[in-house]
Amino acid sequence: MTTDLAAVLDGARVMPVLTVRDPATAGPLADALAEGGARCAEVTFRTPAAERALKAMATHGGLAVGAGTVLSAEQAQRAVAAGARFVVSPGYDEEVVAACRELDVPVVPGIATATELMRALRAGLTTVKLFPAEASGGLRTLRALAAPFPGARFVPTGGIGPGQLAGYLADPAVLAVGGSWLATPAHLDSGDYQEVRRLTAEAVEVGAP
Ligand SMILES: O=C(O)C(=O)C[C@H](O)[C@H](O)COP(=O)(O)O
Repeated sequence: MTTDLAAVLDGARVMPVLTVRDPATAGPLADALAEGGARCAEVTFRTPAAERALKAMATHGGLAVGAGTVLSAEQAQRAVAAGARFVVSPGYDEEVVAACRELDVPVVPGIATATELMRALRAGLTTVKLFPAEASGGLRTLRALAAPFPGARFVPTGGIGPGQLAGYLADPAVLAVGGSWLATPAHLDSGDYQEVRRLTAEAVEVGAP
């Protein structure tokens, strides 16, 4: 397995961040995302259904599925056992990073300051998540943080919607953009997969080369 997120994403630039409450929605959700052109997805460990949803989505041929909101080594182990191909955390946690290294799976810790970024770089990581991106100052903050660290790549996430997407994707330091707006719990509750497909296709188009 590679420890490089860029290799797993393989050019995908839009990362749907999912909170799945009912595992029965995982199949149609994966279909809708893939039909909309998504090639990756992050299933957050925020619900009891997360592990089962991840397992179901990981078997979907078209999507590289990772785990989000991973807060401990134990969760990282469970996520990888369920098929996660990468692990995302809201913050920088040494235990999570060490566990992922042991598991040989890419880990993307959240950072919001230069100090946290330096900690991640010192640990040998090159890709981090700017989180919460918009509340931390958005693109201006991302550019300011990226300037002294030309090797760092960012996956800004948090508060981003269709209106901010193009700006982030145009920045050379941005590997991909994450967000929940593509498939919200409300979409899943109402079974509105058509809207998930539409929002995904619209976002993927913005990130197309
Ligand atoms: O906890 C994690 O590991 C996460 O990935 C957090 C998510 O990135 C954000 O909660 C998504 O933010 P919104 O798009 O504003 O809903």
